Amino acid sequence: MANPTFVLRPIWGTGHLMPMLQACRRLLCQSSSNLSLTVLIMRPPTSEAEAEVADLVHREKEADIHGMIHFHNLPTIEYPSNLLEMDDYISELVQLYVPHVRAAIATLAAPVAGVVIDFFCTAVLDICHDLAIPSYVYFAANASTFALLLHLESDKEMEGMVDVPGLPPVPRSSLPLPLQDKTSMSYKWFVYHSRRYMEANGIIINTAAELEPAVLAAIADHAPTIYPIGPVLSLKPPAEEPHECVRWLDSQPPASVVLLCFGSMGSFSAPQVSEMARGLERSGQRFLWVLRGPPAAGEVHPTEANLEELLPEGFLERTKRKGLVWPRMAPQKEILAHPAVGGFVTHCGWNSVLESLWFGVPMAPWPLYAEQHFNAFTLVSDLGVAVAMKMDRERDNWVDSRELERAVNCLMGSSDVGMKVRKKAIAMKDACRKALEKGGSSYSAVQSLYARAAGHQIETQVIVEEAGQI
Ligand SMILES: COc1cc(-c2[o+]c3cc(O)cc([O-])c3cc2O[C@@H]2O[C@H](CO)[C@H](O)[C@H](O)[C@H]2O)cc(OC)c1O
Ligand SMILES: O=c1ccn([C@@H]2O[C@H](COP(=O)(O)OP(=O)(O)O)[C@@H](O)[C@H]2O)c(=O)[nH]1
Repeated sequence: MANPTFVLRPIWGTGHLMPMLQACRRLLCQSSSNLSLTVLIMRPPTSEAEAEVADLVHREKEADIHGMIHFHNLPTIEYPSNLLEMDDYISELVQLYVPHVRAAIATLAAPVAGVVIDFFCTAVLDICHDLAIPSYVYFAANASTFALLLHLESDKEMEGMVDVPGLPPVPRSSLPLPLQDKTSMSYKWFVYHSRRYMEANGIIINTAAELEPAVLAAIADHAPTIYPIGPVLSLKPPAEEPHECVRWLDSQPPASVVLLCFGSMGSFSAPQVSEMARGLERSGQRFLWVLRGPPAAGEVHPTEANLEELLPEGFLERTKRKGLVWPRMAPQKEILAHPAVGGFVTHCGWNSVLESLWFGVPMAPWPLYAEQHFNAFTLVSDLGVAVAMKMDRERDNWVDSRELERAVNCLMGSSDVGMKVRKKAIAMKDACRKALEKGGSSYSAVQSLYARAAGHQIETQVIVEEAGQI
C-alpha cells in the first residue's frame, strides 16, 4: 500500500497557501511514518496572484528533495465575472471547483489520511463526508476571529458592543466590514462557513495556546477539537547578499527604527501619504517605511511607488539621515528580526502580527481591510502588545499626522504605555518560541493531530484488510 497522504485544499494568497503548507509540513517533520502532502492548486483569479502561486510552487518543488510534497493542478474552470466583494468571490469559486476536487481525491493512488481546507473552502466538507475522510479546517487568522465567526448569529450586542467569548466587549466598529451588514452576501457566506466548521474533525489555528488562552478556553467546548499549532512562519535563512533595507538597518542604533509596512495589499491615497510623511518627520523617530503605489486598474496588489511624485517636496532630502522609504515589497521578516527595529506600524494581517511577536517587536495598529480592525482591537485590548492609534474608518482608515506622530513616539519612547507594550511583546516572543519547542504547546498540538490522523489510518487499513479476507 502507498504511503498515506494529507490532501491540502488552499486558496491562493500570500497569507493562505504558504502558511497552510508550512503548517502541514510540521506534520511531516513530527511524524514517525512516511506521510506525504498533496496540494490541490486552483488557478488564481488575477495574473499577479497566478505568478505568485507559480513562483511558490516552483520554489517548493526545488526544495522538496525527498519528494514528500506533490502539487496537483485542478482543471481550469470559467470564472464568474459578476461578483464584487473578494470574499464572496472566493467562496463562490470554491463551490465551482468541488467536482474537480472530488475527482482529484477519488483518483489518488495514496490512501488519504485527512483533508486540510482553507477557511473559505468549507464546500469541500461534503466530499470528506461522502468518502469518510477526516477533515480539518486550517484557520489562517487567529482564535479570536474564529470565536467571532462561531458567535455570529448569537446577537449578543449591547450599546454598540459585541460579546465574543474570552474577549473584553468588542466595539461593533472593530468588526470586519462584511460582518457589520447582516444583509450582505459576505455576511451570509461567513455564517455559512462558520456553521460548517462544526462538521470538521478539527480546526488547526495559526496561534499558540499562550497567545490567546482565554478565547481558546471559552470556545473549547463549542467547536471541534482545536489545534493551536502556531506561530506558523515561513522563515528563510538570511540571504547571502543582505537586502538594501537590511544594510541600511545595520547602520542604525539598536531598537531605534520604527517599521511601517502594510501587507500584500496595503497602499494609500496621495493625501494620506503626505499626512504620514508629516507625522513621521515631526516625530523625529528613525523609520523604515515600505510605501507602495496604488494598484493598477483591475488589480488588487500595490505597484512600485514613484516616491518623488508621492512624497512632499524635500521630504526625502530632509529625512535622509533618519529614514528610508522603500517603494516595493520588502523582506518584512528579515527587517523585524533586525536588532535596530524597535516598533512596527502594521496593517494587522495576522501573519504580520505573528512575525512581529516572534521577534518581540511591539506594534501600533493601522488596520485596512479583512479582519484587521478586529485584530487591532485584540492587540491593544487583549494581548496588550500594541499602542492604540486613532483612525477614521469611515474615511478610508484615515490617520491624522498628529496622531501618527503621537502613536509612533509612544511606541518608541519611554512612556508607561510604550514600556508596557514592549515588555509584553518580549514576553510573547518567549512564549511563541517555547510553544514550538519539543514538548511546547504548539509542538504537542501537532503531535495530537498526527496521532489522530495515524489512528484513522490504522482503522482504515484494518477495514480494507478485513474486506480483503471476506
Ligand atoms: C484571500 O483574500 C482575501 C481575504 C479576506 C479576508 O476576509 C476576512 C473577512 C472576515 O470577516 C474575517 C476574516 O478572518 C477574513 C480574513 C480574510 O483574509 C485573510 O486573513 C488572514 C489573517 O489575517 C491573512 O491575513 C490572509 O492573508 C488574509 O487573506 C479579505 C479580502 O479582501 C477584502 C481578500 O481579498
Ligand atoms: O512588503 C511586504 C509586505 C508583506 N510581506 C509579507 O506578506 C505577508 C502578509 O501577510 P498578512 O497576513 O500579514 O497580510 P495580508 O497581506 O494577507 O493582508 C507577511 O508574511 C509579510 O511578512 C512582506 O514580506 N513584505
